[in-house]
Amino acid sequence: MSTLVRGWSSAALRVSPELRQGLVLTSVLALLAGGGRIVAPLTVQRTVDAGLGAHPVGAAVAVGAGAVLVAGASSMVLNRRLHHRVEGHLAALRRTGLRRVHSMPAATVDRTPSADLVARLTSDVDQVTTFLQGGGIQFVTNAAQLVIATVILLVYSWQLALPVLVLAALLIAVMMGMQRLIARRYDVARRDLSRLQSVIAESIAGGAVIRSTGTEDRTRAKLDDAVDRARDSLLRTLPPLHGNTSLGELTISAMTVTVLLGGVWWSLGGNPPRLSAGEVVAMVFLVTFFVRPLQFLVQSLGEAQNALTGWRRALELAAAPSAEVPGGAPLPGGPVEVRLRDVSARYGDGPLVLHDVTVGIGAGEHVAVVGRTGSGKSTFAKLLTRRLDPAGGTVLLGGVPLDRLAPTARRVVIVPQDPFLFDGTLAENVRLGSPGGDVVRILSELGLHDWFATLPDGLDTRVGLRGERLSVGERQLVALARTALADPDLVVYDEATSGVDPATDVAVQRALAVLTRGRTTVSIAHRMLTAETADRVLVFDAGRIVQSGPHDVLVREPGPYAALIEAWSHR
Ligand SMILES: Nc1ncnc2c1ncn2[C@@H]1O[C@H](COP(=O)(O)OP(=O)(O)OP(=O)(O)O)[C@@H](O)[C@H]1O
Repeated sequence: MSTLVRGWSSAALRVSPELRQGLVLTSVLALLAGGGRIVAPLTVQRTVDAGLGAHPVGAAVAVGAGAVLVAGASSMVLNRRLHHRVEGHLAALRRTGLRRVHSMPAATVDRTPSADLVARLTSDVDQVTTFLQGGGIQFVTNAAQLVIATVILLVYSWQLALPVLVLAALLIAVMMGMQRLIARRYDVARRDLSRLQSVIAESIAGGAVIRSTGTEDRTRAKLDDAVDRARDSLLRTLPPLHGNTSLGELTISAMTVTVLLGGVWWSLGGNPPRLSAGEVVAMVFLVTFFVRPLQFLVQSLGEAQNALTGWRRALELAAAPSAEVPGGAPLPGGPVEVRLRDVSARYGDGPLVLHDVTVGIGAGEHVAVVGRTGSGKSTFAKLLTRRLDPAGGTVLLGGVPLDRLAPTARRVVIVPQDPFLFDGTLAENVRLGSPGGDVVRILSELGLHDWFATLPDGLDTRVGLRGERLSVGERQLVALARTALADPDLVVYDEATSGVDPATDVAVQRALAVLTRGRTTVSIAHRMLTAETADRVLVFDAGRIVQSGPHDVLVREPGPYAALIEAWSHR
């Protein structure tokens, strides 16, 4: 448990090193806020023991009143300070987490549902704020108050304080055991809630497909199942929570009764009385001051646990390993040479989907990768762009093994089948990775200037959310222009399988021919023209490269490539 907490705190300090600053002032404020309140019972004791007369207790009442004022002011300053610190930390946590999402290995991002990443940066962090605003921030004052009350109780009468402390120790021991159970159940609950978010997001994003395929019932069943699971796992956190609350209340009542009855009995048992009437009354008050923080702890255990789970999930994301290789070698300049030696690949624990792939792609070469569906083309592309780590063998870019390579952003670029566009204008999307880039020049070079000029607002045409106002082919044109402007040294181009009309296809082919000039290109080809224009064709079948050579040669050999060309020509 303590190693776990130490791990969390060091992760938190890495995110927000400023949390370390001003700890002494925070502790002093907490002691003043907690201790100031405790002066009140001492004043009561003086007043009762002085026979409730006004004159002798004037000074004690004045000290008591002053202490209460100091406690109030310290508590106000402390709460403000803690709120600022914690909210600053949560903001840093969100920023670091988001940066980590962008720097973590692409393979990890691909494996994690995006709703889970979103939840860790939004609702999970919100849980901490909700807890703090619900009174959680007073935890520090309460803890100080608990310590001071314990000391004063012991000074008044350790014999009376002892049963109170034993009861408190028992309560804490039971609560810690229960807390572990609650933590496990909250963990499951948050995972189920995160899964529910994924299912909801998927069913909203895929709404059109669901309607057109008539799978509303199946989707609804999946959604119902996710809702039921989330509800059930949240309900499972309640019994131990309620158990803890009842146990806490019971122990607290037992403490008060023990001090009241025990105090009377103990003080009257001696001659002269062991405790004055004022001291017994003060001890009953002190028990209240001792008990209140415990009560708060018990009552807010659920929210505290929820907040802790949320905080931990956000911290996990902020501390997730980055793709950056410490001291990694930079990719040598110029077009990139690609080499794979005995490479195999699999997804998770599944079977191997690529076997013993050994191939070299020369610097500046344009290679088309072809094969039937499921033959391993995309997996090959994922290995080159680090969206998947090889299960065996070595992948080298520019002679450097991938696991020793520094980040290759901007040097190695993938043009996906359906590129992602941000809501904005065409020009903004083309200029995305190259803010000062000359969009008009690059479009002219790619032969796309006329095509862009035919659009209603030319380069200022807005593309809509995710580029929904453009067709798939048009989105690929924008992505090709974006890539050409970024001027990478290795391009992995995943050709769109459908949704491209003949005119756009011509524009795409023309732009691709320019883009491939002077840089290494790997095109996953679904059209004969793309394979024909490449320097070499790699034919994949069942996860192996079964043919390699120029189109003109392969097309004349009997084999899978000739069969593929035959199938394409009949489409
Ligand atoms: N994310 C994944 N998880 C598990 N298996 C996968 C995953 N992606 C692909 N596969 C499996 O790996 C094998 C190769 O798939 P891959 O996508 O590389 O083929 P492909 O040739 O690109 O097919 P297509 O032309 O249909 O895109 C297939 O058996 C496929 O089912």
